[in-house]
Amino acid sequence: MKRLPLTREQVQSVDQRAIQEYGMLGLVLMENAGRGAAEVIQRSASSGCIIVLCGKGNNGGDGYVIARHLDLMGRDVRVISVVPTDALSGDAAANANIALRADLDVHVVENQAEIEQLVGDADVIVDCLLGTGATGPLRGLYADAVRIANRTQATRIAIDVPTGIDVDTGTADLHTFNADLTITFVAEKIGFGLQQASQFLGQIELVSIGVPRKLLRQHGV
Ligand SMILES: NC(=O)C1=CN([C@@H]2O[C@H](COP(=O)(O)OP(=O)(O)OC[C@H]3O[C@@H](n4cnc5c(N)ncnc54)[C@H](OP(=O)(O)O)[C@@H]3O)[C@@H](O)[C@H]2O)[C@@H](O)CC1
Ligand SMILES: [K+]
Repeated sequence: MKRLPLTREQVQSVDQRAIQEYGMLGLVLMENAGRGAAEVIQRSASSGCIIVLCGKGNNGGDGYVIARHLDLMGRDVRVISVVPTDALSGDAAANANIALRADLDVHVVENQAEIEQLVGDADVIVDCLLGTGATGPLRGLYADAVRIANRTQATRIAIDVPTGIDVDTGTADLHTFNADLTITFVAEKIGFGLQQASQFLGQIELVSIGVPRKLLRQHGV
């Protein structure tokens, strides 16, 4: 069944209603999202060194879950955070802390030279920089990380939305993550079908975060 695409407001409403009306925990939704994405990554890019680029919000939080599951699958995984991990909050902070306590290979970068060095000759780059909470042009190290990732020969995988794409209008930032594969949660975003977005998405894979079918139906999904 083809699911209808959602706006930013609709997708945020699905998450919020799952938490507030159905009593699902945000951490569980993030675990479902990250684990589902890790399984798709393992299937689509089954060998080589994986870099996970993480930002400040819940998209970054997904990145720490993805890294933990890929590590459990025996993959060589390195996380690069473009913000200090103590700037994270809520579920994203919880998953960053799990990764740190578990001695996953997490690096906080302060400049573009550090990103270049750590990305090195990665085989796979996973974009967990920004998701549905992104607004305006990419700032600071977010833009640098995207620019550096796009210059590599690695397979590029975007989580939920390629960083730089506006999920509602489909417009692409000057620096937009150029994905070979976009793993998106709940449903495609309305901007995916519009304007410049399509050239940055690559193949699209949908991953369920476990919210009940009744709630999805209420949003036309
Ligand atoms: N329970 C749920 O909801 C679930 C959500 N899930 C996941 O969460 C994602 C949405 O998470 P989110 O809302 O935290 O937004 P997200 O894009 O990660 O970060 C926004 C932050 O980044 C910053 N920032 C914004 N624009 C910027 C720019 N141009 N350039 C630089 N920085 C910028 C800004 O911080 P500021 O710098 O303003 O302090 C802002 O606070 C969603 O896509 C999905 O992947 C799944 O886990 C399933 C459960
Ligand atoms: K992303």
